[in-house]
Amino acid sequence: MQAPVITLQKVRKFYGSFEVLAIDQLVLKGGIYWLQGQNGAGKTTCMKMLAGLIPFEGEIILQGQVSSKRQPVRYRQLVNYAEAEPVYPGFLTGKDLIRLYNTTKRGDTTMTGRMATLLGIDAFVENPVSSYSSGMLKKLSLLLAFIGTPAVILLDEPLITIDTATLPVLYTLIQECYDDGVTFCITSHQPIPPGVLPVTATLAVEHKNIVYR
Ligand SMILES: Nc1ncnc2c1ncn2[C@@H]1O[C@H](COP(=O)(O)OP(=O)(O)OP(=O)(O)O)[C@@H](O)[C@H]1O
Repeated sequence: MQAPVITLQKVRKFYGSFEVLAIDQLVLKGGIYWLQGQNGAGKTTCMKMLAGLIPFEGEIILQGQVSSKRQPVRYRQLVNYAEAEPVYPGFLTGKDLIRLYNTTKRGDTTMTGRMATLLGIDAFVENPVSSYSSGMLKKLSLLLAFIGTPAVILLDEPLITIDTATLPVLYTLIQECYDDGVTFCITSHQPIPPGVLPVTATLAVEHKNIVYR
């Protein structure tokens, strides 16, 4: 039987006294998961917890053994995350950020160069990100999420703001990484694009829980 890639155990997330998520157990084997839910349901909160960026009660385990609480550094090395609305220090160029991620995530510069060309980032990679449009910033953040050898890539609303010509490129990058064994969690208000990705399951964030659909 395939080992679980992501396991949530007794996870609860509060903002102050407001409980956003209460997930007794969620076990995800390798795959591509489409995470849906109403505005304010808790999708981004869930992504940030999975990325190891915000505190929460309970435990998240990767590959059956790497604990978000007990091995936080190893855990974060295994997860890449692209925010829905990425923000970077404005004085840095795209090239600076790609170099930084390649160093910290042990990325392959040939591969990132190829992705930059495919995504059309080459044209503005030397410019400071303060000059980027929202779509340019989104493309850069998506590229950064593919750097290194993560076990899990979290993409929060990857389909918004990028132009339609870039969507097939994104789907190809996801497919290639999935073929290499990477698990994806993708939040989107859009329906699953028909026929382009082998989506394993749709997950719904509802009533503070995450359930298979
Ligand atoms: N930093 C925060 N402090 C307090 N409350 C927060 C914070 N971030 C999110 N929330 C609240 O947590 C709930 C879940 O927010 P979250 O952003 O995770 O929802 P979402 O499902 O991603 O929504 P959307 O589809 O609108 O992006 C909302 O009620 C929101 O107001």
